[in-house]
Amino acid sequence: MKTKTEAPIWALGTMSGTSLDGVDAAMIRTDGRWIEAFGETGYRPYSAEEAAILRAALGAWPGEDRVTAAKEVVERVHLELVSGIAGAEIVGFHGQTLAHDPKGRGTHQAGDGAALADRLGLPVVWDFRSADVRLGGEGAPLAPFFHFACARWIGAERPLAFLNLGGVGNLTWVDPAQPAPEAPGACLAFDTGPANAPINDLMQERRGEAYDRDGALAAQGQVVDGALELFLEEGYFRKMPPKSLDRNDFSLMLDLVRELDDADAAATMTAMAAAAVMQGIEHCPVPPERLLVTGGGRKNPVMMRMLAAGLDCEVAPVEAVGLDGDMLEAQAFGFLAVRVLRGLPTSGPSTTGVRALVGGGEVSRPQG
Ligand SMILES: Nc1ncnc2c1ncn2[C@@H]1O[C@H](COP(=O)(O)OP(=O)(O)OP(=O)(O)O)[C@@H](O)[C@H]1O
Ligand SMILES: CC(=O)N[C@H]1[C@@H]2OC[C@@H](O2)[C@@H](O)[C@@H]1O[C@H](C)C(=O)O
Repeated sequence: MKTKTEAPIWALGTMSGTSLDGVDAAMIRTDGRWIEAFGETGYRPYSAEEAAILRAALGAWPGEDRVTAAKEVVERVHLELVSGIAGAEIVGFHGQTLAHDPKGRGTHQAGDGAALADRLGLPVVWDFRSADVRLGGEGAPLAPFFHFACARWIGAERPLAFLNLGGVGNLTWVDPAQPAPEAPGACLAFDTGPANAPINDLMQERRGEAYDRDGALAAQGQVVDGALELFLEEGYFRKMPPKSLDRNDFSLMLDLVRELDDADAAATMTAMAAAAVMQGIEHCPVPPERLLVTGGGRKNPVMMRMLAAGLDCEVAPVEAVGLDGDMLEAQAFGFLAVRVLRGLPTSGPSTTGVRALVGGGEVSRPQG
């Protein structure tokens, strides 16, 4: 669907990530091609009860009871957060990924955008991943076309890479000299491997804590090379990109560190996340000049040091170039919402492996 005007509008993007910590929301002013401005942001953490309901629904598909409960949490929390931010002309609603099996059953993000549109009285773009998967794509990552716009926004001229260290890691290599993100050779993207999710699971299991704050536990341990080498034998790392992962695809990691003490296990898992990125960088068409890191993992100094030590390029959090690493994914879905509204593609063969350029996402307008 195309709007009459191509002028920039304010979009509010939202993201409920694989870490299940809460929902991010961020305003972005864009015409769907270029970023004009970033605006207000908001965050609503999930309560322990809400997170438990979501956790219990991981891996579930629509029709299962535990999905109904998760959907209710996702919709209620988004409504609360989005209602508190004024000025949006459209909402990009990612929802919560509960299951992702692009070559099998598909991909499933909990949350009904049509219901949200009715309650907000605003158009909502949602279900961003299904069309890509139906056309043979991975359905993820979807932030790459936004990363291209970010590269232009920061004035980059030579190839660079964005790395999101969320529950899962994903990397976008960008050549900002290309005219548009959908141009051949502009982007290459893929999930690098597990990032924080397995460390969080380890912390929960061993210490009853949500995550390894500032890498404090990893800093006390030694990386166990044997476990790291076994991890790197996973076939996923040899697969050519594009490629994507579900949150729990690497649950074997916990088995590899089962015998280790807490600190060595945390250090080894942190090294695994960093090593997965190093493997991923090898797939880039030319080495990136710098690696700009977004997502919660950029706050883990142990993980950042391991990356810097193992890579030939500069490694820096996205804040180094004036971007907001807590909000980049939410901004991405605001940007993508405007692309969907304007009939622009949101993914292509080099970002999700889909057969042709595809504009994923459904536009729901408020009824009545
Ligand atoms: N200070 C910190 N020290 C260490 N780790 C941190 C710190 N802050 C955040 N993290 C890690 O980052 C995670 C949150 O990252 P983020 O918000 O990017 O994930 P997400 O958006 O849920 O994931 P995804 O991008 O996979 O959907 C936390 O669960 C934790 O593991
Ligand atoms: C299926 C799904 O929700 N994938 C997420 C997840 O979290 C990080 C990584 O795995 C990435 O592939 C994706 O999110 C980002 C926002 C993306 O689509 O670009």
